[in-house]
Amino acid sequence: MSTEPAPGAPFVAVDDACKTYGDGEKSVRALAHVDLQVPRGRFVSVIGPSGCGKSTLLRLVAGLEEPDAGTVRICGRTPEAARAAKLIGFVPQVPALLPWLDVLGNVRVLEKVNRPAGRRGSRRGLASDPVALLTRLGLGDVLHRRPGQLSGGMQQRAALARAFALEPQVLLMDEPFSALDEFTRESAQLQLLDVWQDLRTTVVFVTHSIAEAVLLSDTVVVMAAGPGRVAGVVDIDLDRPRHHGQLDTAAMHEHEHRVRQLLETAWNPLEPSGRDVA
Ligand SMILES: Nc1ncnc2c1ncn2[C@@H]1O[C@H](COP(=O)(O)OP(=O)(O)OP(=O)(O)O)[C@@H](O)[C@H]1O
Repeated sequence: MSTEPAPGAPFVAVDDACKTYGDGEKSVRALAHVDLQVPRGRFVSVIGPSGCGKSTLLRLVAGLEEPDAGTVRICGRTPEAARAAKLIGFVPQVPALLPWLDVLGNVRVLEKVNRPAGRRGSRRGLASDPVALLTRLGLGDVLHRRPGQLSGGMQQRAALARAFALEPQVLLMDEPFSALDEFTRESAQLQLLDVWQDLRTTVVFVTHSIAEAVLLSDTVVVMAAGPGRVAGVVDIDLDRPRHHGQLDTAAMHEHEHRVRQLLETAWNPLEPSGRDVA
């Protein structure tokens, strides 16, 4: 069966999704009428205050939870069907590498087990070459080290390599760089951009960092809490490929400013926030 959605259809389509945890007075409206559309090959970040439902949204897209109302489609399929067809990749906050395998083994072992039979042998360039992929992510010198011998930043980049090597149609990342120091984080972002520029995987990336969201993304979706909803969307029309030189430019700061303004509105419960506009 084809893994392609109808021509022009988004690879990720969340329509009017609602999710409430618990009942009665203690219930939490984690998501209220959230829409999110991610076209093929786009890099979309989701940012918002703690508790606004970013991870819940990612879990719905990953098929790890179901919405109470509304629909989620990945490449035109239910998340469950998309998961079964191995169309979805996930990079969590804490990298889950196999401790008894070296870095290269961690990329290769899951590639053997997890790649859907129909897509074996059909890989494109960088994704078909784990050594090249790991080298582009700055891990060329540590291919044979085990995870316990790596820094946190190296472990997270190995997890990224593994996720890209599986060539998912949609790659979900839940704050993958949040535990890294500023300098390590910046270089990991640039390496991620370098690999993404080649592979153009459709990405949904959750972050707390405005600068990170702007640097990486084509679109930044800003969420508000209480209930979790989309407060606004900012398109990032900075040139690609993105590079280090853009970090301190007026255009970059202008986009950051627009995201920050929306976030300030999202944090202020007295400000009205329109219905979801993703
Ligand atoms: N399994 C659960 N049971 C009950 N409440 C939950 C559950 N998961 C999330 N929540 C609540 O739903 C709301 C949204 O949580 P979620 O983790 O999606 O937010 P978030 O934006 O990712 O937060 P953070 O930035 O702090 O990670 C929060 O109020 C949270 O406490």
